[in-house]
Amino acid sequence: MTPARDQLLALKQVTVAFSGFIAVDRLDFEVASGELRCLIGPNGAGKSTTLDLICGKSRITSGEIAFRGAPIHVLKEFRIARTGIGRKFQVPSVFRELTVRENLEIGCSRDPGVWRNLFRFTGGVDTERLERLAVLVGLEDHLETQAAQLSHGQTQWLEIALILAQDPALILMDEPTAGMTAQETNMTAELFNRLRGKHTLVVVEHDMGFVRDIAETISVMHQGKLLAQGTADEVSQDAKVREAYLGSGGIGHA
Ligand SMILES: Nc1ncnc2c1ncn2[C@@H]1O[C@H](COP(=O)(O)OP(=O)(O)OP(=O)(O)O)[C@@H](O)[C@H]1O
Repeated sequence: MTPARDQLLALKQVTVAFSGFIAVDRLDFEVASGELRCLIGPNGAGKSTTLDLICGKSRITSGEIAFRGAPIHVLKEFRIARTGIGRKFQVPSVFRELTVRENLEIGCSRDPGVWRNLFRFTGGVDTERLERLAVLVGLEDHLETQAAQLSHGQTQWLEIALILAQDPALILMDEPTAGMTAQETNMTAELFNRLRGKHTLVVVEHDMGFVRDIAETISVMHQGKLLAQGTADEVSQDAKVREAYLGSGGIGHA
């Protein structure tokens, strides 16, 4: 029997109302350390808002968000980031005029931990670590390429590398495969499978093929609530989930 993993993130009865509209409604959501959790649901289910609440971009109306057992919903956004939560938004925020290497140099030197302390007097970054990150995301042959010249998929991978450079305990990703070609999506699934166990990830995604390729547990949201949770087969056969997706082409077209 595999031992139970430590709980890293716990949302308890989390609610957020925007001018009276309840976008997230008494949500209970827990993620264990090392998990790769997918969060799916029809449009407007509250998925992105949930990520916003975890990273402090939006404030909860009621409930509690605990990270490593300590409440974080009371903290400012930059302090939540410092506790070890990284967020990848849908629109990449790489420095387009700089090369991949220069972007990674900045990403690695932003590291608030041991690396900055080791290198702050030399102003340098750990080249080996930088190159390992480039290999991990498949950009090792593009280190001298200007970020503006990268394909959409490569730009997303650079952004993921910049988040990994910070080595956050928890990484939140919002639709990482949006706009990617089928090949780029497959490569992103391979990347996520390489991250499995080394990082804890919560991935909001519409592409069910991708979700099937990477997910251990899938959480399904609908109308701000947690509707179902389980394996890809379990949730796609769940009557409540099927009903929630009616009118949006079914769960396969989530
Ligand atoms: N700042 C806000 N003010 C008012 N309403 C908001 C705000 N943010 C989100 N909403 C509403 O909350 C609901 C949930 O939005 P959210 O973006 O979290 O859904 P989602 O599940 O991520 O949807 P999608 O898959 O379409 O991105 C939507 O009806 C949205 O219009």
